[in-house]
Amino acid sequence: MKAAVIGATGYGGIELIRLLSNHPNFTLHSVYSSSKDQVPATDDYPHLKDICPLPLMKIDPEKITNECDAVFLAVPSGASAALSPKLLENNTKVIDLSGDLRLKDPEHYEKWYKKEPAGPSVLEQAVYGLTEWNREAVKKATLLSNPGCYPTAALLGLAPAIQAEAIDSTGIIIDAKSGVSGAGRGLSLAVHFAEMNDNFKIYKVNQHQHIPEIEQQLRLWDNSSSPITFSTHLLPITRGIMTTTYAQMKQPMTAAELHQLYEETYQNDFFVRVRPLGEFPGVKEVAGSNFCDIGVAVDERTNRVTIVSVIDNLMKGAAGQAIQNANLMFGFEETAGLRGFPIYP
Ligand SMILES: NC(=O)C1=CN([C@@H]2O[C@H](COP(=O)(O)OP(=O)(O)OC[C@H]3O[C@@H](n4cnc5c(N)ncnc54)[C@H](OP(=O)(O)O)[C@@H]3O)[C@@H](O)[C@H]2O)C=CC1
Ligand SMILES: CC(=O)N[C@@H](CCC(=O)OP(=O)(O)O)C(=O)O
Repeated sequence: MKAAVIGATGYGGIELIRLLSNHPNFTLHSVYSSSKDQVPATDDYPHLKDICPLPLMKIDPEKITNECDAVFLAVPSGASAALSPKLLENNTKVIDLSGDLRLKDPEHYEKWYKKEPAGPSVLEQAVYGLTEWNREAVKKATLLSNPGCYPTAALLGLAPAIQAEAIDSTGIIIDAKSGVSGAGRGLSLAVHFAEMNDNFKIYKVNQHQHIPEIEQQLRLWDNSSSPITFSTHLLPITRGIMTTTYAQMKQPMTAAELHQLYEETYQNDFFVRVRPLGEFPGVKEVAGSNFCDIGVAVDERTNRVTIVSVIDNLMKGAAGQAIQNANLMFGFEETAGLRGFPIYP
């Protein structure tokens, strides 16, 4: 199958190039940019020498849909909403990594992203690709909305406890931290070396655009769930996300019972690894891989659970999960092209 990457000069785009260049069923056919035309991809990224000999090309939806079976959109929010309807021609399947198609309610999108929402038919058609929890719909999707990086970590961590009604879906607190590649390649003061290195900062307090995405999914699992508290912090590392979630138990449960629930829930999911009871994952232990590693604990004094979830933001949080979804959309093995193990140390 021929695949195209739009937004190939960004961090999500080059991670897609890395994965597609080594995929048994997809061939990387072409790469696109809104700012460059007929420029070798290696000009920006010398590490792609002999891996991606393709030139960057101007985005031409008609040409792309005539030539390709799959299109990956790794462009900023706002750009995807306009591009995705034009790409759904000639049986082309579209996988969008941005936040544009995730929120079903356009008013929520306007409020949190402060941009014009996508049209209603596109929003209706888009399937939310939290793969482990939406496999059957993903297999039938032609337009796939890839989850946000933080929501992927937080929701995979919360899902077993919420679905089993083990925790109260009101008063959930998610404390999240991300490496700087989560902000993309664009330059800003926040990711300036002297501001970020040797530092640790909270940002977008109670205003993060992933809040409504997490709440939307929690409501689908438990329609009595109430607003969450979600805090994001910038870590002075390149890749990695950790979410630490706190929730009140509905009835007393031992740590062993909670742990067993997690192990049983994810026993057939290759990319979700539940750590042994009493152990917790670090971000380095999933770096470069599509794994989400989870550790759980129970505090019998407060009756609260602690759920720790780690991913690589560019892999399970973006390009890796996008390939996992595309594999299902095209009937390939779910793990195809994604068997690369973490890079450690
Ligand atoms: N980084 C991460 O960890 C994650 C990112 N995402 C989402 O994935 C998408 C890509 O993120 P990321 O790669 O990090 O971002 P980058 O800023 O690194 O790259 C964005 C890309 O989009 C292109 N672009 C910019 N403006 C436009 C436009 N108006 N139309 C078309 N293309 C445009 C840019 O290059 P050019 O100007 O050459 O076209 C560039 O290739 C974003 O929506 C992001 O929110 C989701 C999960 C995690
Ligand atoms: C570290 C960092 O800045 N991360 C970004 C992640 C943005 C992102 O991926 O945006 P969408 O999923 O909404 O497209 C942020 O917190 O805004």
